[in-house]
Amino acid sequence: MKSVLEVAVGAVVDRHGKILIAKRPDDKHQGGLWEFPGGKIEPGETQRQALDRELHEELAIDVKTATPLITIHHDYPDLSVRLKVWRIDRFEGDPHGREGQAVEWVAPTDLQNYSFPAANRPIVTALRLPPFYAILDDSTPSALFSNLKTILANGIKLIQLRLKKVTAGEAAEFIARILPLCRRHGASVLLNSAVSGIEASAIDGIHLTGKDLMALRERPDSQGWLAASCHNEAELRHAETVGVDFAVLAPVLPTATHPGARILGWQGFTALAETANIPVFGLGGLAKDDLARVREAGGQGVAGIRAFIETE
Ligand SMILES: Nc1nc2c([nH]c(=O)n2[C@H]2C[C@H](O)[C@@H](COP(=O)(O)OP(=O)(O)OP(=O)(O)O)O2)c(=O)[nH]1
Ligand SMILES: [Mg+2]
Repeated sequence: MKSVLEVAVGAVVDRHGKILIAKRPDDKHQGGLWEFPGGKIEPGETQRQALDRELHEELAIDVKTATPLITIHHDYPDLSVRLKVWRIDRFEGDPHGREGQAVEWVAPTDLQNYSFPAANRPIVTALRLPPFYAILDDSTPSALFSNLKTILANGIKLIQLRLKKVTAGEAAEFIARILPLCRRHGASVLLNSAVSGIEASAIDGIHLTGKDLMALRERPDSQGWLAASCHNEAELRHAETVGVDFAVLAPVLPTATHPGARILGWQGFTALAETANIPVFGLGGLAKDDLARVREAGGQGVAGIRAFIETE
């Protein structure tokens, strides 16, 4: 078996939400491309010790708070790497390229304009995604609009419209009504793939049901987010293969709406989320304050149907 290079990587975020990237020297592996600073874990070091040392060496900063963002396994033709990526929101010192490398502060939405090593695509996705993903369900159609308003009032920036009960006409009408409101709140809207007849350009992305995901052979070339519902390893691997941006993995815990469903539990969620090479939201029986636990388990954040419409 080929050995895997273990790497600690830091996405350093300033108080404006900009992220520091650095240019890799031309003569190094993946040279000339932009990177998030970091480097190889040395024998006897923990991930976190390696992160602190590398960012001190490369940027002259002391890391104060680091939160797990995502772990990426990538096979380059000449080398396999495992990048453990941390988000760093608190640090001391004035970061600069201590080894002479160029550095830039970039807004998350502008990261796509820079050339990174192939392994970095999901890291950029994870940095663009918010920590919460609300699923607006139409099981009670009369509550749709008030639930949406509660979700927006709770500060949620990513919303899936899971409209399975209302007619296509009602769905289209609802979407036309709420989109300007969502835009004003800076929230992106994804449409569940079970809803048909909506112009894709009107929304910010598609959320595939597990069944639609498995029927997909390649990523459709429509713009915007492509997300998918996954329940097991096979679905997650397929999501990665077809180029899905992020997944929702469920059910983590038992829920009132699906009594008796086979749950993953924290252990099952952790095992799958840690090996996923795309950001994974946990869904099922979770609340906003489960975020830290989801991140520790290797997840991106919390998805929920009821979690964001309950008044706090
Ligand atoms: N630091 C970093 N490495 C990355 C990124 N993406 C990516 O594929 N890599 C790969 C390139 C390298 O093969 C490996 C990291 O090695 P490195 O060159 O940063 O290691 P280092 O700082 O210890 O370098 P060195 O002084 O020992 O040469 O991971 C990224 O965003 N940041
Ligand atoms: Mg390095």
